[in-house]
Amino acid sequence: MPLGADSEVGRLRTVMLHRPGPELGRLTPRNNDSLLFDGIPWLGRAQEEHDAFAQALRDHDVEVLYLTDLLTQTLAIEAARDEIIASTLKGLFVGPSVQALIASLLADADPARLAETLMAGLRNDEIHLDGSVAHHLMQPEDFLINPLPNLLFTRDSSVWLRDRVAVTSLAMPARVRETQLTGLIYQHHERFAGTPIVHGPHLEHLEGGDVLELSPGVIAVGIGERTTPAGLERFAHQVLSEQLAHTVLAVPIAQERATMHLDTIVTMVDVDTVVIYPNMADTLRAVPLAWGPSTGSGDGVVIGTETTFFAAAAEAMGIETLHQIDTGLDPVTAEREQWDDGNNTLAIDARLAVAYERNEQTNARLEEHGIEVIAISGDQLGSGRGGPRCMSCPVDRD
Ligand SMILES: NC(=[NH2+])NCCC[C@H](N)C(=O)O
Repeated sequence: MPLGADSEVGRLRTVMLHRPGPELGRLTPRNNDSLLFDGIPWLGRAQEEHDAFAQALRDHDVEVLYLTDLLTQTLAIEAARDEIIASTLKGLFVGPSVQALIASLLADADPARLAETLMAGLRNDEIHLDGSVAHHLMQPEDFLINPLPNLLFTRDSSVWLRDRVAVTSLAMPARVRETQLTGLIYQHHERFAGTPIVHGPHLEHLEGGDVLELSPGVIAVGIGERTTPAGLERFAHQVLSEQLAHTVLAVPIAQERATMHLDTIVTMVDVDTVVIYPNMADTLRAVPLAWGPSTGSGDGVVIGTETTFFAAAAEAMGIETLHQIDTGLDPVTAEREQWDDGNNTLAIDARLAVAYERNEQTNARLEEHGIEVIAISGDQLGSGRGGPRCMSCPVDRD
């Protein structure tokens, strides 16, 4: 059976997660902002919370694939090793002596060790190199290879679209290397053999957190801090021309940290229902894009009439109304719970969603509307500003 997904709420069969590891231990009060964390997570507790998240999924018959396992297995393949070592070295600006040492460290590492170094990075005090100017003058804690603490958010670095996978192009410098790893896995790991890859890290910015598969054939894409208009254009052209979707909805969102991705504002909990941040629900707009005769020669992306997000979504999905459940009851609770990823739910099936337990008001409203909530603890995980949806890449859904 081929893998793939074309909705947010089809029964989830297989998901890729990343259990947080030593890369989280690299965060300090001086680097956490640039590494996109709002605090310094307690690694052991974050792992416990993550294990409970994974177990909740397994308890519902979801197969959990770990990125670390997939990467380690991939790195046993000679061609994959050579490729990732070359691309990693290309992105390093550490001077020739350190560069040469790192090249040999990576070449000598076994797959598990290499995977760890690629994910957790390498600090200057972890190498020994006599006579190297750069090594001598750099601070002990300076990174020679940057750590990737945001690997935790597997949603952003790849997106399955039917039986294909889009390897994305991440906007923030701290995350750029993540797609070298996901791209490598999809290209070489036997589990994904033959899966066509769309988009790519070398193209305009597009992040998975901005991509919502509202229903088979309808994809909403947030444009804001991460996904750019150019990234959306490239993506829309690809998915529409290849008939992976009949409508792409371009949804502008504020370019702020609180709303970095569309899935921080809205996620789906049923085939016709979303949980959404009420402070923005009324103002959210959408521009429908479809494939058809274009102004140039032949067919191309045709820009439809901008309208509200809800009207555009219902029309494209062929339903009367896209129902709305609000985050919180009053604007302040809504703002607090939106910040803590109350909107960022992961549907295992229609009306069955994983959510952070701390968002009590939102979860109560979900339950009132007949959505079964699997509440997980995310006190440490949440310090990276991401919830269950961000922390999961559905690989296979019915
Ligand atoms: N799909 C998401 N909302 N992902 C959240 C990613 C959070 C991560 N710290 C970042 O800033 O990139």
